[in-house]
Amino acid sequence: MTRITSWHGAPSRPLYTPPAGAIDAHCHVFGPMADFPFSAKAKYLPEDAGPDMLFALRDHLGFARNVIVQASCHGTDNSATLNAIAKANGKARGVAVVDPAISDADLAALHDGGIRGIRFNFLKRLVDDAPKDKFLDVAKRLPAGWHVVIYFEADILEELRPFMDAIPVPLVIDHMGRPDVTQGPDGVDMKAFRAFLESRDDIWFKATCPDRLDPTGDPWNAFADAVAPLVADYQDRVLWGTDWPHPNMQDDIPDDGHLVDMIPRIAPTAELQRKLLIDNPMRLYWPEEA
Ligand SMILES: O=C(O)c1cc(C(=O)O)oc(=O)c1
Repeated sequence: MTRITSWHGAPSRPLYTPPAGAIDAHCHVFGPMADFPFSAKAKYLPEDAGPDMLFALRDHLGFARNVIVQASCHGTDNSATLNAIAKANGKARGVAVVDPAISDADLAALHDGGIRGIRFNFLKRLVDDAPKDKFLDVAKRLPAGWHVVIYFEADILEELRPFMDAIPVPLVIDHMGRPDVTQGPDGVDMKAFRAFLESRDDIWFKATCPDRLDPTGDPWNAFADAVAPLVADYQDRVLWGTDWPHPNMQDDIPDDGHLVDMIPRIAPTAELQRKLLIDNPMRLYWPEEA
């Protein structure tokens, strides 16, 4: 496999200035490979995108903290994510991917390393298998205050419902479960996702990835139209993130400055922006300060 570069080499400085204390609540690190080799089961092999690069981007874009989500290319070895958190001087926390047979002691060690949730990935192009029964077992014995992050595509939302309904901790849905945003705010996918959000008041979501979800391209007008009403209606359970270093993006690599400029389009008021970028992610990841 050739190593790929999936991020912009010189992202613009955003026109929008995030409020002080803003959190990029969905990003990843890759390696560095010499210290943290990729999983033998990885479906893509990226160039190194380590903590120094992530923190430089954070500062460039005007953010204060990061939530680092274990990327599938690192499998269930969370050392690269833990290393980045350790280097952030308290300004990063994370979401791990674990072998469901993980011991309680190892879960506690992840907590000490700054992990506050685990991720279940159902994308066939990213993982070989996603055993719901085992996922449910581990979801039932997470450290106090943790949540489960789930990544799935819109066409399996209904199929996953019994499994997700049984998870006894808050759920955070990556990239809104990948709706077809070109259907608009009242399209089939958004309606199904809204019905799911209505089923429980502890389901959160990330209003992320216009670059992945909007085939009309930058400035991603279809994404803005479809997502702004969702943010307005569920403003206390929505998160935002860059998704840097944009795993797998090769053809239409997004300019991270432009991604930040999506924020005021989906969260037009200062109050909404504060909830999206500070209050909500603080409640999930730094509850002791929130
Ligand atoms: O759509 C993707 O390819 C993707 C991959 C990963 C990962 O490899 O972990 O994470 C994401 O948030 C999105």
